[in-house]
Amino acid sequence: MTAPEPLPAFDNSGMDGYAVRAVDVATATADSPVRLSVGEDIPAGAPVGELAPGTVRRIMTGAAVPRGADAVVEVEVTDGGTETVEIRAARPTGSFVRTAGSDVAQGQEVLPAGVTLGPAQLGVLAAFGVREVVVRRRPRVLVVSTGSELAEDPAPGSGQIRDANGVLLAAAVEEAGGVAVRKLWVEDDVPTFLALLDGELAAGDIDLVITSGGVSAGAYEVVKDGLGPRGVEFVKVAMQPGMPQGSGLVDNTPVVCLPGNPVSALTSWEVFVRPALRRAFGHPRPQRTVVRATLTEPLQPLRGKRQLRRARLDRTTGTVAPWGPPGSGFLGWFAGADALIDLPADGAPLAAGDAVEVWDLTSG
Ligand SMILES: Nc1nc2c(c(=O)[nH]1)N[C@H]1C(S)=C(S)[C@@H](COP(=O)(O)OP(=O)(O)OC[C@H]3O[C@@H](n4cnc5c(N)ncnc54)[C@H](O)[C@@H]3O)O[C@H]1N2
Ligand code: MOO
Repeated sequence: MTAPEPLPAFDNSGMDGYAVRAVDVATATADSPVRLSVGEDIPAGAPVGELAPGTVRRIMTGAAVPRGADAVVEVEVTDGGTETVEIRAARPTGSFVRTAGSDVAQGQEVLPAGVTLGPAQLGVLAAFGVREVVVRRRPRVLVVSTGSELAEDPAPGSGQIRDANGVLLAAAVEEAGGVAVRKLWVEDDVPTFLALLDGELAAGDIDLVITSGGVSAGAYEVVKDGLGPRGVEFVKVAMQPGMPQGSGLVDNTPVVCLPGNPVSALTSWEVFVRPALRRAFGHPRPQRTVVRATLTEPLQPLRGKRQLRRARLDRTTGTVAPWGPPGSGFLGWFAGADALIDLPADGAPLAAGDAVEVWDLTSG
């Protein structure tokens, strides 16, 4: 978007005070003030007027500077008079005048293509009166939690748990810039799962499906058993957490099947889904910011597997502390972490003070 007009559109006052000719107050000091007669007030919103020679006019912040004035003297260095005013300081030409186009010149690029429309960007569009812009639609994501152990909050029965992944993945989608259209739960029953999925896809408003659970090696792997025959590929990735994964197309809609352990689901989201989703809708920064930081304690990289360890990053000291055990069941620990240490497979043992790559999970 290029500026259709200058911003500000007219010269206006940056202070409550008096519109003056700088030359008229050039000798003013506290000991030797200048007294001038005061013309009509200029409140904000008044049309551009004139400044009669040898006079000043009271002017409010944002009000149009009258023709003939070339500076504003703030009220604090005057006696605040309304008939005549004593001006106790000189103000050079241009003082407290926000000139037309001093923020954005007409024709200047304000918002480059691809920018995310946050509060400041939407505000600048409003300031220019631009009411319509071409945007990419936020991707619409269906989140499906699977597992017969999942129970309705608040009272899971014996052997049951609450659905953490549904909330976690829906929140992750929204944080990444997508829309979590619906969040569903389905038991470990293949016909039920497929009927639900096909019904949802028939609605035609889904850009991506994310499932969690049912992808590993158990006797009841609802996602793998249901979608494997439909052409979704299930693999083991040399990564911890997040080893079992699935992805493919179902009825031409991309489907990503994440492992059920909540830490595995969220880590897999970070590594595989979030960057791809953001790249797909043209986000200028699909990846998390990756920084080098020094370890506060020793770490042993895994044999044959890349590992992503939850961690806390100290941005002032540039240090990073592993946060909680490496296992994929420790969601409580993840909730206290703000970074992931990315440890390549088969690395040498790391000592405190060694540098590692860290994904900053607070980066936008
Ligand atoms: N014999 C093997 N067992 C497992 C393997 C393997 O290779 N061989 N892989 C392990 C790894 S690694 C992972 S990760 C998990 C992945 O299992 P699934 O994706 O099939 O997930 P589930 O079995 O359904 O659940 C795993 C775990 O997560 C809990 N869960 C599931 N969904 C939710 C939810 N929505 N909210 C909260 N918690 C959830 C579930 O209760 C299980 O505790 O498999 C290992 N096993
Ligand atoms: O891959 Mo699993 O995620 O380690 O627990």
